[in-house]
Amino acid sequence: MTQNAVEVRGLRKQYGEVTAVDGLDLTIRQGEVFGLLGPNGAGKSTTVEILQGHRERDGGEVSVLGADPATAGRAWRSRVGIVWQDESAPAELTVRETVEHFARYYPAPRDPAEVIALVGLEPKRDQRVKGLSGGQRRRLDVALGVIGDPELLLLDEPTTGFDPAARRQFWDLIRLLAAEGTTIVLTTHYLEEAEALADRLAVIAGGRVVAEGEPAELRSRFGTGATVEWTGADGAPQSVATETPTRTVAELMARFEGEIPGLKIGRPTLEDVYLRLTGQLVPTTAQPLEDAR
Ligand SMILES: Nc1ncnc2c1ncn2[C@@H]1O[C@H](COP(=O)(O)OP(=O)(O)OP(=O)(O)O)[C@@H](O)[C@H]1O
Repeated sequence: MTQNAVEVRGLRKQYGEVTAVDGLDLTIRQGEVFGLLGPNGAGKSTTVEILQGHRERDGGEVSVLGADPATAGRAWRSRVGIVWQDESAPAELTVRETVEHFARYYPAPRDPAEVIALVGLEPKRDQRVKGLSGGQRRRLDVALGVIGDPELLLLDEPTTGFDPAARRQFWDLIRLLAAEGTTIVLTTHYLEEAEALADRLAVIAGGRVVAEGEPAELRSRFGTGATVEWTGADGAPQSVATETPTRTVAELMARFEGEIPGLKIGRPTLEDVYLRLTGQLVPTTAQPLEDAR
């Protein structure tokens, strides 16, 4: 039986009066890319810091690669890769020197040259860290996160501040690591990032998981229904939100005695689902069909 990479039950963390994590449950399987998605202050970073063993919890049970991060030792640490938010690499060293330096901390590191190539920094190998762009810095951070050949890689908002091209390149890098079998947990504000990368994701709001599953599954579980739009007899646009769009269209066909002008059927996006789950949904303007003539 394969063990789950991460098991969290009833996790709680309080900062003074603020409840940052409030009974959070998570199961992350080995080899999957798992996204933690949620608005500002939802408790994502606190959760990841607890998984890393860098923050103490106030309650609940946490198992990461079979050990409790609060008490796990050095051998466990070398199995977990962390991509730090702050700049940890010494600015005066070159890319190659930095990666080689960090490799010495691990019992069985990957080959530094191979890791530099993996993150796409081969052309910058002999450049000093201080001369790298923001996106290149982040790639170096990932190189340092994977140099120890971790089984699990934890990334907190890895692409914040990236331009769209850099973000896409970064996604390719994450996919490459995932294809090698690394379990990856990343937090993100970007829905398209979660949808592009994550095998499964948890939506976190108010320190709890409000939904968990595959992106498509969440969309169909929580985003049922559709919006039917058409042009009314007076030329004004009309729309209704409905759980039964086929029936709505049939009714409209009968009413228009054939072709429905300007017919459009919209299904909810993952963004709609996310906004609803995190309580940020803007009320829909759609009205019941009876009123929308
Ligand atoms: N060191 C701290 N001291 C006091 N309060 C904190 C601390 N760290 C986080 N908090 C609070 O705990 C709550 C959860 O914060 P956390 O950083 O875990 O959320 P997040 O989901 O990562 O948010 P963001 O997306 O903005 O990074 C917030 O209300 C935050 O203000």
